Amino acid sequence: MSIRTQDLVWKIGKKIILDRVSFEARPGRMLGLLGPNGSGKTSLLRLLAGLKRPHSGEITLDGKDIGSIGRRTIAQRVAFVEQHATTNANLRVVDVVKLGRFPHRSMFSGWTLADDQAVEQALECAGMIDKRNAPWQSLSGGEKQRAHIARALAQSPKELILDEPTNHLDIQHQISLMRLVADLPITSIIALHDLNHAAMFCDELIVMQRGRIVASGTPDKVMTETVLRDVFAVDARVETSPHHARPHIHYLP
Ligand SMILES: Nc1ncnc2c1ncn2[C@@H]1O[C@H](COP(=O)(O)OP(=O)(O)OP(=O)(O)O)[C@@H](O)[C@H]1O
Repeated sequence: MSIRTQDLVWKIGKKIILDRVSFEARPGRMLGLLGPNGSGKTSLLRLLAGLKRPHSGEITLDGKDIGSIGRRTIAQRVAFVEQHATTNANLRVVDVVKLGRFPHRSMFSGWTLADDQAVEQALECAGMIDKRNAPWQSLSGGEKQRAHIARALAQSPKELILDEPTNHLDIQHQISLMRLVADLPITSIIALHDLNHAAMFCDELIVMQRGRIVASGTPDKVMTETVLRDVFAVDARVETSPHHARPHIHYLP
């Protein structure tokens, strides 16, 4: 067990945004969070990262209620890349990535070799070594996105939470990011709009609609023509790809 939720309810005013959401993200697995606009993906991820408290229900990390775990401890193990992550100007890429080490440092500990190694490895993984000294403002949208991911990796998290991390990336970087996350030995939860990428790389999928989980399981169980029609309102045919043996969606014109 890594992250688990039970009957999670979250509201804004009287409006129910998340309605009795229960699921389990298993250790080392990549869980894709799918759903149309406004279905509650970002809200759920923010709760999982400890940024919001549920109105009722429970979120546990390795069996422990997240509400009883200190913020610093959560930051040491859960890394979150938000959809519209922003960063202050006047920093170099490497400085932004170094911020990922912050939860692991105490007032008395200096910068260590282990910190340096984590930063270098994160830059390498995110394909940002060449840009390590570039000023933040000189980066393209996709490069900023990759630098945020490097910062999250530098955090050496046990759980990595990503909200639509591929949305600014060109196709090569979309695929390499999905492959990178799939190959990480840690638990990841990733909100995505590209259903084919989700089916291709994720171990398990959750589909949300109006704040509820309406389907969950392995991609071959979840990615059905019925789900595509009823939840995403598209006509499509789904076949098992002869190239990668995962479901592949053909959208119909
Ligand atoms: N600050 C807010 N005030 C009022 N309603 C909000 C607020 N934030 C989110 N909502 C509502 O909560 C619901 C879920 O939004 P959320 O951003 O979690 O969805 P999402 O699935 O991530 O959407 P998208 O795919 O568009 O990013 C939506 O109906 C949205 O309008």
